[in-house]
Amino acid sequence: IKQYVGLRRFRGPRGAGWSRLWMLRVLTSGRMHKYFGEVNEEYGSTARIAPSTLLTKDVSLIRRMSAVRSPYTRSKVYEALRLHPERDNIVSYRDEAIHGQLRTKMSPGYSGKDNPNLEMEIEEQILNLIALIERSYTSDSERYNPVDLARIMTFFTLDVISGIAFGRPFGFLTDNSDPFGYLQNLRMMLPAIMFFSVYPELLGILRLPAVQYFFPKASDATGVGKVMGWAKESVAARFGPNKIEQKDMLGSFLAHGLTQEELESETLTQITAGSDSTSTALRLALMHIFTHQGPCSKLLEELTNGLKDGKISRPIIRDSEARELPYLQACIKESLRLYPPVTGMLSKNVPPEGDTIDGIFVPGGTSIAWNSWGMCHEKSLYGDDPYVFRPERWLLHDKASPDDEARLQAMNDTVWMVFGYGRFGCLGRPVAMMELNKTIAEFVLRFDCRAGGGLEKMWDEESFGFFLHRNMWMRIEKRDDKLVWGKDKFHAQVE
Ligand code: HEM
Repeated sequence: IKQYVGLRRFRGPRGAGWSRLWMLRVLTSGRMHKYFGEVNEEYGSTARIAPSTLLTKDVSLIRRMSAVRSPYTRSKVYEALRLHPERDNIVSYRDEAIHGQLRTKMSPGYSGKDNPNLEMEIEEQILNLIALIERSYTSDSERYNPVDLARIMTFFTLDVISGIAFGRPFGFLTDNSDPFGYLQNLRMMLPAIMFFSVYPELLGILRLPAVQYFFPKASDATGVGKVMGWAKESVAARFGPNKIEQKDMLGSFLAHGLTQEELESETLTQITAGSDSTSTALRLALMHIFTHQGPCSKLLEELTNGLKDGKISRPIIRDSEARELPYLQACIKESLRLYPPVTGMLSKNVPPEGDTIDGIFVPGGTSIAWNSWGMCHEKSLYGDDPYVFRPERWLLHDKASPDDEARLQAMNDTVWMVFGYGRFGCLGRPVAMMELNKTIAEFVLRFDCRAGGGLEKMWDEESFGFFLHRNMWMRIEKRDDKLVWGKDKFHAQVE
């Protein structure tokens, strides 16, 4: 009753003020992003979704909670993100001091400052992706040979992230298979994480020896256990008398004082934090670009002009060059906005003294969850068509007024919040943006693609904090080599 009364002035779905069952149903439904969107649409930008949990799409509140000196703290739901059976990681620590120290130690490795080969490692995997498509998945007037974009983009991001995290990629792209059973494992793990986000007090059960027996282990032949084994081996190679010394991400973490155990846990976290999120962003960006003829032609024109003017390197565009292409950047932002890859909840706790939100006092300890879907489809910011893929909304027209400029600035500030904000913001953003910039540009330059599935739906989708997509069929034709290489192919290769 005390909990109910504390937040009674916030509106929300029926029953949500008395029990967590509404939240459980939504988080395990596979459609949490849609339900979250509807709740804040119907009950206001901050609404109640459980006895002591609010859900918000209010950008200023989200900023306030995650700001560097904010008194808000991570809620118990973060504990459900602990992947390693024995150790916490940067995503799951709730102690602000430990979390802050880890961030300081790990930032140089993530930013690429200590890792001069980061861009080259991503390029290597882009070339592997192109080779896989050319080898196995091109169609022409006589041959229909579609590819599940969701599957190969996950292979791609897993190879990129394992390459940069461990110094040795898993090799999913070269094998064109998932020998780890990773995708199937993820499908099982994500709903479980959602369950424990609703009932975090049950997490203690997972520490019981009888339950730990069923947990992934480094000796497993498949799934997350196999990734743990891969992490353990790769980290062990950096210690002992014959240790490998390398200037890469692991090398950077080691140089900044992470212990062997911390490295094992952090590299495992990197795989889950960095693969599905970026894969979602990539597959949806490509699907939206190729299924919208106007934007696709404009982007191709920008890229081919760039090639003609010598502003795009071969065989793969540089990240710095891609960042200078306004239409490419507009397509990426529009796609991140339309489908923010992380769908919540990442709740933060109100400080003990309480806070006032929308003029209502909120007691200390209340959890406030993040509604990224609502935040990115806010009509008052993005206009009346927030569910339409329209990259033009990111470009100022010739007669733009100061108001238009201010709105564009607010849109820009908001869209980057899909990566979180402030002291909880994503450390992998530079890596993710490099993958997006380079891969989308090369894909559009090299391939002519269309949606390749049936007419009824373009893909199957579920969301449990991250998105799971399947059957995202795409028909791919190779473009003329001259277009891909700019000037003369031979000349460009020699250069
Ligand atoms: C488009 C791709 C990505 C998106 C949308 C994304 C989004 C996010 C979000 C929303 C958070 C949590 C914010 C919070 O707790 O409030 C986060 C944290 C994090 N992400 Fe990403 N991420 C992406 C790619 C990556 C990549 C590629 C990596 C690794 C190379 C990565 C590593 C991390 C890490 C380590 C954290 C934890 C930071 C901390 O706790 O201080 N992410 N990300």
